[in-house]
Order: sequence, then structure tokens, then C-alpha cells
Amino acid sequence: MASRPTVVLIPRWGSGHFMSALEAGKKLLATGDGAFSLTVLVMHAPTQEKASEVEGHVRREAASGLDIRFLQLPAVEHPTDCVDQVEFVFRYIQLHAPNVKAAIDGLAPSSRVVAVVVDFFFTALFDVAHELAVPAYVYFTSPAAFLALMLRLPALREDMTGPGFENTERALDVPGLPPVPPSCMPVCLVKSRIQNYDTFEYHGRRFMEARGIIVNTTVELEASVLAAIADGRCVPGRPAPALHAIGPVIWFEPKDDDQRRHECARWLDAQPPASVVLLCFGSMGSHDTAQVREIAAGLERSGHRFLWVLRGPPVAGTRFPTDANLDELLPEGFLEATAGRGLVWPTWAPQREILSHAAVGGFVTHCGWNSVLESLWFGVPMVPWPLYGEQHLNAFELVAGVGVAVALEMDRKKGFFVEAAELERAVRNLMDGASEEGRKARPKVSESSAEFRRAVGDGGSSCAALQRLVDEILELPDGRR
Ligand SMILES: COc1cc(-c2[o+]c3cc(O)cc([O-])c3cc2O[C@@H]2O[C@H](CO)[C@H](O)[C@H](O)[C@H]2O)cc(OC)c1O
Ligand SMILES: O=c1ccn([C@@H]2O[C@H](COP(=O)(O)OP(=O)(O)O)[C@@H](O)[C@H]2O)c(=O)[nH]1
Repeated sequence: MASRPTVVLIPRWGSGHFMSALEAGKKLLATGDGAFSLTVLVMHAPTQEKASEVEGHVRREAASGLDIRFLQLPAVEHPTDCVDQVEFVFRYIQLHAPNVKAAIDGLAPSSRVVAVVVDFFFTALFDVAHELAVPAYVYFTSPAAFLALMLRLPALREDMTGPGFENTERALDVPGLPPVPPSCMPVCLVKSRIQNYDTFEYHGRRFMEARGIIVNTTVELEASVLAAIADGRCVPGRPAPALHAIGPVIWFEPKDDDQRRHECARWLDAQPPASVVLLCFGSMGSHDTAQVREIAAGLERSGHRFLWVLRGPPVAGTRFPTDANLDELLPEGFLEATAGRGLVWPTWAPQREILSHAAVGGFVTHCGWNSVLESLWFGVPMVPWPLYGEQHLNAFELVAGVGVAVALEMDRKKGFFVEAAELERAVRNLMDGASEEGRKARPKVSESSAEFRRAVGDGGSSCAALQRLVDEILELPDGRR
């Protein structure tokens, strides 16, 4: 007897990508209600640290009893002489294509593959899906605003006055967003990284070949951008693939029953409601000593309570921060001066658990999209401190588009340096509602939080989008299940 059809998911390593894609896959599985299984093709992550992280996720999820099969892909050579990580990933994925084809071929005839869903950096694998005549989908872990920008990159080349946006003076047109000042363009698209532009433009072009793009967002949060893409305003003259806004997809790590509450959570238990500002900068965020000193001075002067996840510089040759040596990094006397009202945490922290705590009233964030969604889910207004990737655009959207964040001025010419006085100002605005922006952000974020919860509930927009996606995958006419 032939077994049920299967959806093949090909996620990228790195928790923010891997677990987000897997959670999206689980949502598909649940919505499919037994109509198909999920097959996850697992790539070897290029670093030992990321490989162990992925192994841990696979081991845990494989034991979950869900109808998910994990298939490890063979290792491939690491491409050499790449100008940066984006090019490395691009070439690394191309090398995987024959193995992906063999793995998918190997699933037949016992399982008919009804869709292949790939991470948004993996569009080179569309060739495999096309060869096998299987519908291809993209899973987009960043906001729809960045998707609109990627689709728009061929047209935006005309706005460049040099080999990037560094010398461009006028605001850029990203359909669905207010005009974007060049200073808010993602750092991955600036002059020194022109190769990145080509790669992102390549992916953007290839998105148009997909049968659908699954985006970790909601129609309520990014209505204008989603409409702009769907109406063909990003790539005029060509119909956009179907958009499926199924978010927020948030991974909540299962808790061991006998696990003690984390030290950060216990510290928060002793703080008044909405009194603490959290500072956390994602899996690749760290600051140099000069910047750490400014942050310390800004927090001390703000007078506010804080929980600061402070990481040390990355080990040479990697982008991933180390545990911080607080004695070396912090100015002398800082911990004593802020004792009782501040906690500096020197390693990975349970960010979702912290954001869910009633004592947390604000979040200084690097604007990784998972962090943004988590903050909105728990109704915590933000101060954006974008660092890498597309995060500067996310920050712009949160402040200028959605209104759930208070802007932080950064000196782009000095490597995005932030003065102590500026951080103090932004934290006060956020926590005291000392500015119009700050006063508006808190009720706005509560509204977004309520919208998020409605979207994923029965009859909500994301729940309905998932149903439509499953019908599309199973090629069922609307409402015929
Ligand atoms: C979007 O543009 C870029 C993204 C990244 C990037 O790289 C990356 C590499 C890893 O090994 C692990 C990661 O977690 C990771 C994350 C990442 O960007 C963030 O991805 C998140 C999802 O995991 C989320 O979408 C955030 O908003 C992203 O900022 C790197 C890069 O250049 C080096 C980019 O241009
Ligand atoms: O100390 C930390 C730093 C990050 N995170 C989690 O790691 C993810 C980071 O993803 P995001 O997209 O925000 O940024 P990235 O790290 O991919 O740049 C989010 O789920 C955070 O909750 C965490 O739990 N503890």
C-alpha cells in the first residue's frame, strides 16, 4: 500500500531559521490533519557549534511522536575564497543540489512528494524541484517588508549613485512601506558588500518561480507590504506567487518538569511590573569595549531597572559571541552602582521566558525578526538597535510603519556607534513615555499582541492562511476538505 504524501522541508541551520521552519512545518502538519507527513532534509551545518545545535533539535523533535521523518543529507565540501557568509551559503547550497535530488527521488514511490519548502537562502534548490516537477515554496523567516525589498532590488539598482546605497540621498521606494531613507537600508546591501546585493537580487528573482511564499508575519502587522507584493507593485508585469502569512511562528522550547526557574526569571520575580528594560542582541550580537562602556553609562544614567544580556567578542574567524568577562568589559564600579536594579547576564539567556515576565516593560533589541515577533507576542515595546542582515529595515518598519518602537539614533559613519546620552534618552522615552513616540508605542504594542493571538486562533487570519496553503498543496478547491 502506498503511504501518504509528504511535504519536504529544507531548513537552514541556526536556531532562528531551523526551529522557525520546523514550527511552521508542524503547523502545516496539524492543519493537514493526517493528509500528509513531513520529511525534513537536514544539512550539515558548516560549523561544529551550529551542527551540534541542529543535532540537538533533531534528536528532541524526532522523539516527539509527530509524523516527521528526518533525513540527514551527505556532507559536501566547504566552498573556499568566498567574499562573505552570504556567498558561502549560496555556493554551499548549490553543492547540495545533487544530494537533495537523490534524497527526494528516494522518497518515491512509497511517498508522493506534494511540495518542497526551502529556506529563503536556498532558492538554488528550485532547480531540483522543477526537475522533479514538484511545486516549490519558500519559507521566509524575515518580515514581508524585506521580501518586498528583495523583489524590488532589480528596479532599485537605478537609484544607486555608486556601487550601493551609501551615496544615495533620496528616499527609496519599497512598495507598501513609507519612503525608506538610504540610512535605513539593510547593511547587507551597502557598498562594501555589493556582492551581497547580487546574491539577494538573485534570490528575489527566483522567488518569482515559487508556487507560494510562506512568510512569518500576519496580514494585520504588514497589511500594506503584503498588498503591495500581491498587487504586483514590487515586480510590475509579473503575477506574484501566492503569499501565505502564517505567523507569528514562534518556537517555545519545551521545559523539563524538574528544571528550576532560570536565574534571570527569579531576579525578575523581585521587580515591579513593567519596570525592567531588557537588552539582548541575538545569536550574533556583541559590542566592543567602547560601546559596552557607553551602554553601561546610558543605563546607569537612565535610572531604570535593566536586564542586560552582555556577550563577549566572537572568537576569531567566527561571528558568534562568547560568554562575557564582566570584569574586563564593564567600567569599574558599574555593577556596584547598579546593584539591586540591574542584572548583567554574560551568556545565552532564555529570551522568550524573560519577555513573557510581567516585570519586563521594554526591549532594546537587535531586531532579528524572531526577537521582534516574540516582543510583539508578549506586548513589549521596543528600542531598535539593529546590527546585521536586514535588521535596519526591520527597525525602520517598527518605528515608522507599525509604531511599536522608539527610535535610537546611531552614527552610521562610526560603525553605528550609540552615545550613552542617546541610549539614556531612548530608554527614558520608552519606559517613562517621555515622548509622543514612547507614549504611543505601549498601547500600540498591546494592540499588536492581541492581533497576533487572534491571528493564530480559530478563524484567525494566519489560521485561515494555513488552511488555504494546505488546500493548495493538496490541490483541493477552496473549502472542499
Ligand atoms: C537576512 O540577511 C542576513 C541574514 C543573516 C543571518 O545569518 C545567520 C547565520 C547563522 O549561522 C545563524 C543565524 O541565526 C543567522 C541569522 C541571520 O539573520 C537573521 O535570521 C533570522 C532567522 O534566523 C531572522 O530572519 C533575522 O531577522 C535575521 O537578521 C546573515 C546575513 O549576512 C551575514 C544576512 O545578510
Ligand atoms: O541570549 C539569547 C539570544 C537570542 N535568543 C533567541 O534566539 C533567537 C534569535 O533570533 P532572531 O531572529 O531574533 O535573531 P538572529 O539571532 O537570528 O540574528 C530568538 O528566538 C531569541 O529569543 C535567546 O533565546 N537568548
